[in-house]
Amino acid sequence: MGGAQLERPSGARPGVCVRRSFRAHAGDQPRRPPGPIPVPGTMKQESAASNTPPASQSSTPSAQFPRNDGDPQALWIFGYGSLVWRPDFAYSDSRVGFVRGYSRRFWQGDTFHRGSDKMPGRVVTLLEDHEGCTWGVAYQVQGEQVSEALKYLNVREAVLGGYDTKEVTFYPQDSPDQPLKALAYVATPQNPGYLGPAPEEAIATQILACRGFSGHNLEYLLRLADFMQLCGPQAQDEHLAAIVDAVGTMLPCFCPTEQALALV
Ligand SMILES: N[C@@H](CCC(=O)N[C@@H](CS)C(=O)NCC(=O)O)C(=O)O
Repeated sequence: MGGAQLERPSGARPGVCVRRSFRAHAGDQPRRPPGPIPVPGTMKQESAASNTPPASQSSTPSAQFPRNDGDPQALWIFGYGSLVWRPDFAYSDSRVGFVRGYSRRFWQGDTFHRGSDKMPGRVVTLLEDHEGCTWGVAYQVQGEQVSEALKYLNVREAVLGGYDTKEVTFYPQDSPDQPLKALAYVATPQNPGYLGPAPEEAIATQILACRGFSGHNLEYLLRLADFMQLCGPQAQDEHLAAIVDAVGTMLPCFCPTEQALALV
C-alpha cells in the first residue's frame, strides 16, 4: 500500500487550476514508496502521550468530519506533503487532484520526521490564498479504516507534527466537476513548530542540512517534486519549484569535488 497510482494526465482540463508551467527536472519516474514509518518509540512519543490533542484531533470519527453522499461512514483524506507518497494507512480508493484557495508552503518546522530539536527540518502546510491551488492525493477510507486512519494520523500529523484538521473541497483531476469534501491536516501559525515564511534559498539551505527519523529533508522535497512532475503541466507549484531550483544551485557546494575527494 503505497501512495496513489498516478496516471499521466492528458493535458490541461477545464476548471483545472493553471498557472505557469512547472519546471521539468531530472528523474520523473516515481520511486518505490519507502516502507511504513515505524510507530515512533522515542521520547517524542512519551511527550506525545502527555499531549492532549484538541477535540478536533480526536481519532474517533464524528459528525464534524466531512461527509459526501453515499456511504455515511466513508471519509476522504487529502494529502499534499508526505501523505502523497506515504499515506501508511489502509484506504479503499485514491484520486489525484487539487484544492482551490490554498497554496502549499514549506513553512512548518519538523523536529521528528525530517529534522531534530537542534536542526528542525521544513515540511509543508497549506496557506489560505484566494488565488491558490494545491495538488495532492485524496484517499477514501471506509468502515473500520476510518478510525484506524484517524488514530494513526492523529499521532503522525497532530501530536508529532503540530497539524490541525480542516475541511477542504477536493477536485479530482479526472472529474473536477464532481468535487469531494475531504479532511486535510494543516499546520497553522499557532502551533509551536510553525516557522513561517523565509526566502526560498534559505529554506533550501535548511532542507539540505536536515534529516530526521523518517529520512533526509531533501528526500521529502524531491518526492514532492516528483509527484508534481507526474501530475503534468497543468499542475504547478512555484514555491516548490523555486526551492528545488535553489537546491540544484547549492548542491554542488555540498558535494565534494574529485579534487576534494583526492585530498581525503
Ligand atoms: N499534512 C500534510 C503534510 C504531512 C507531512 O508531511 N507531515 C510530516 C511531518 S509531521 C510527515 O508525516 N512526515 C513523514 C515523512 O516525512 O516521511 C500532508 O497532507 O501530506
